[in-house]
Amino acid sequence: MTLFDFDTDHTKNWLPKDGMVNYYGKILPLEHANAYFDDLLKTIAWQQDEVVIYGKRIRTKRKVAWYGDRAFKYTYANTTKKALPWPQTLIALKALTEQHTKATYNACLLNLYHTGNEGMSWHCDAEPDLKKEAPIASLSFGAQRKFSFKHKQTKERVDIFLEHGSLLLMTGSTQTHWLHSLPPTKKVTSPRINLTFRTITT
Ligand SMILES: O=C(O)CCC(=O)C(=O)O
Ligand SMILES: [Fe+2]
Repeated sequence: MTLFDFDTDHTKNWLPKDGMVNYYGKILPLEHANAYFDDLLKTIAWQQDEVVIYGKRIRTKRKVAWYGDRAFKYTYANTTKKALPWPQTLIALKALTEQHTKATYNACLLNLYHTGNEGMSWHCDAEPDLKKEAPIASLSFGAQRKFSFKHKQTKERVDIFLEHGSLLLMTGSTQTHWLHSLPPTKKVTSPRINLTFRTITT
């Protein structure tokens, strides 16, 4: 329970089995969340994402950035990125996330979705560069969007709406057994920024 969202029980596991997803709700007051959104939009080194699908190099409309404790290389969707050093804003948001989740992180992937037309398709965050079963914490700013989980075998579905200034935590065997996605939606016309704090194996 936090000062800002009395209704959100972050100890609840949203998954029925094979992993754990906790939603902390809004962990920041509105004015702080607004200020972080503006700051991230301006100061992050946003770049169009490049993914290789069926051997074709494609530039996504969605923008990304990758930061870390060291110049970690991170490979996903057949492209490799090198982490930039933490700016002040991310140091603050990492500390806040670490306090709430009682875990530590050494890298962060940021995504900027300009409108509801942009999303992320089904995947799990289980690349070899990531420490196996380490927690992944997700901070969201801007437009509220639906975040979906799908069990790899049973295809069971769980949807969570990620609010402005909110925190979500994925732990245990979640990435082994569940996929997640950010479905595109015509209902949203404003931008959203998402930060996923992760642990790269060193
Ligand atoms: O934008 C989101 O909420 C999720 C992003 C995501 O799944 C990822 O970066 O791996
Ligand atoms: Fe992901």
